[in-house]
Amino acid sequence: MKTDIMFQSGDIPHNKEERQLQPPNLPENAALFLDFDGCLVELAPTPDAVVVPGGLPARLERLYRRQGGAVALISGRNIADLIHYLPGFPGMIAGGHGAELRLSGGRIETIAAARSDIVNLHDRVRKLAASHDGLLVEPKPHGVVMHYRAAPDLAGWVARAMEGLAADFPELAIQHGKMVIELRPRDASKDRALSRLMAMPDFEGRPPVYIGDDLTDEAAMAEAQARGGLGIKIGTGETCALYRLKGPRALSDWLDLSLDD
Ligand SMILES: O=P(O)(O)OC[C@H]1O[C@H](O[C@H]2O[C@H](CO)[C@@H](O)[C@H](O)[C@H]2O)[C@H](O)[C@@H](O)[C@@H]1O
Repeated sequence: MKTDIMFQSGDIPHNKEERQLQPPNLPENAALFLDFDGCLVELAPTPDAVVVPGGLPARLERLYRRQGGAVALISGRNIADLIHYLPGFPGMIAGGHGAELRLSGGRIETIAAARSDIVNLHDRVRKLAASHDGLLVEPKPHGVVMHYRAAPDLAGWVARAMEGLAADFPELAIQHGKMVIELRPRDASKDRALSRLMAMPDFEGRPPVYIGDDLTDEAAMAEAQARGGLGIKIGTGETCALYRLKGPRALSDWLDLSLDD
C-alpha cells in the first residue's frame, strides 16, 4: 500500500489508553522520526543496560533507503550514546531532546547554548542522589537526569529535589519521563527538532511520521500531526497520537510489514 497520509486536524481523536489503532503501512514518501528508548529498544533497569535487537541496524538501513534518506532518530539521549548503540545508522540524529543535531555527513551541531556551569549542575545532582539508595545520575552535555527506577518510592522526593534545583538554573526546564526527572535546556524540545529536520532537503515536503513512547514525545507527535502526518504511540498511556503499537517488538513487525509492502 503506497498511500499518502492525510489527516484534517479535526479528525484526530484523543487517543486514550484503551485505543489500540494499528497504523497504516508507512508510505514511501513519509519522513520517519524514531525515538530510541522504549521504542526501538525495550526499556532496561539502567540506561547502559539496553540491548539493541539483532535485526535493528539492518532494518534501519533498509528503511533509510526506502524513505530516500528521510529517517532520523530524535532522542533524549546524547548523540554519542546513540552512535554507541547504532554505530552504522546512516540518518540524521537529534540528541538531548534536540539540544544537538548530527547532520548528514556526520557533522554535529550544538543547538542549545553551551553551559559554563554544567559541571556544577552535575555535581549538585550527584550530591542530592547520594543522600538516598537506588538513585542514579546520568550527566549530559546540556543537562542531567536523575533515575529512580530502582527506588520508585522516591518519585516524589526526586521531583521536589529537581524542582528545587531548577530554580537556580532558569534556562533549564523540568522534563518528566519514565522513572526519571531531567533538567534539559528550555530551548531544546523534540517538536522543535522535528521542525528543524523538516526544513532540510531530505525531509521537506514529506508527511512526517513520529514514533515515540514517552511524555517528551507528545509535542513531536502533535507537531507531526499538525503537519498532516501522524504520531504513533508505543505502549500504554494517554497520548495525542492517532495510532498505537504495543511495544518495540510490535513496532519492528510494523516496520517490516512496510518494508515488505
Ligand atoms: O527519547 P528517548 O530515546 O526515549 O530517551 C528518553 C530517555 O531514555 C533513557 O531513559 C529511559 O530508558 C532507560 C533504559 O531503558 C530506563 O532505565 C529509564 O528508566 C528510562 O527513562 C535515557 O537514560 C534518558 O537519558 C533519555 O532521556
